[in-house]
Amino acid sequence: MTLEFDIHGRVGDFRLRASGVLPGRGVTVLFGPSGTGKSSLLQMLAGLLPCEGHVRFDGHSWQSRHAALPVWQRPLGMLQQQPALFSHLTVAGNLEYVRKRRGGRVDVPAIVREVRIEGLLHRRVQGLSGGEAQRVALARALVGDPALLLLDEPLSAVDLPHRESLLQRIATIARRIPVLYVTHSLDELLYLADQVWLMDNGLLQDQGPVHQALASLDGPLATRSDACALLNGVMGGFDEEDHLQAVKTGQHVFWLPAAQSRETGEPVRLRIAARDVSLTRSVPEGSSILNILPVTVVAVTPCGPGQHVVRLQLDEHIVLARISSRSLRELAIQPGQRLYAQIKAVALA
Ligand SMILES: Nc1ncnc2c1ncn2[C@@H]1O[C@H](COP(=O)(O)OP(=O)(O)OP(=O)(O)O)[C@@H](O)[C@H]1O
Repeated sequence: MTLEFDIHGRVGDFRLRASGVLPGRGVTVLFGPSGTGKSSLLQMLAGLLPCEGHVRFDGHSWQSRHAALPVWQRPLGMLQQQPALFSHLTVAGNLEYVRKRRGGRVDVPAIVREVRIEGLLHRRVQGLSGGEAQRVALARALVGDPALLLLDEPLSAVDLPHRESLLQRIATIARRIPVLYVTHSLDELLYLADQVWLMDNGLLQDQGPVHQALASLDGPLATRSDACALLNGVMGGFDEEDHLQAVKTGQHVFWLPAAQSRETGEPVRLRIAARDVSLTRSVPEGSSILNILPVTVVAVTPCGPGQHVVRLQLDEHIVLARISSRSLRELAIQPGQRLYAQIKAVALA
């Protein structure tokens, strides 16, 4: 169920041009600076803003040179930055309205549980907080039984305690429904993204797997001060005495501080911030860092005054190190060189 498009259009004086193929599964994060056209692209794909070109979903034309399918006939669920709920109805009334309109095929109680809004069902929409309204809007989108979800900063008003559980929920939903997800937050991208689409100045530019987007020295993500690499791994054993959790990635084991044990074999994303990686020529003695691994330098690029980012190969994985230009000079770092990386890592769900 892929979405394929090649469109261009205007919003006031702003021009937008984008083409791409949204994978049929998982989360594609649309990322880019404010005002670059991310919301406009979502609205054009949904049919809420006029544009030219073609949009096809699952082999059906949503838009061509000759015709455009009305929004309500497109099998999609959309969350806009300001959730548009019916203010004269309760939360339950909002869900029921969409269920009836879409033929009533979905299991509404299961969706209510999935998005955890059981306690809100009898509340009036006007009294909801911004974060509650966004959760209700997500539930309402799911009640429409969508084949595609377009989510425009769905967590912008959600507080920290609810954020992680909602991210988990969206990741679960994305296993059955493809999600195009707009955010400014690198944390959300790291947690959710399978693919990343980078938008700048009205143009949809690079599109690729998240690991590649994060580690590309030509792209905007690897040179940020909070640049990270992601490694896929599985949970290993838990050391109860020191509260350390092993995570296996390929042939390496990382040790991470952990308050409690996680189930062995559970898949996990390991997040390694470039600023938490330091480099040495030989295995350091007496280091407090638990993870010291052999790496090979792939490439180096400047990333701000007195700073460089080094792209490193760790077996089949890529890791980034952000180091001072002085260290770069003193270690005489160059492509092909073998070094040791001291790494602090953080596990994500
Ligand atoms: N109704 C409108 N009339 C005129 N210009 C508009 C209108 N809506 C949006 N724009 C302009 O279009 C450009 C793209 O806006 P859009 O909201 O799509 O960007 P965005 O990347 O989603 O931004 P943000 O991340 O801040 O939400 C901006 O320059 C914006 O000012």
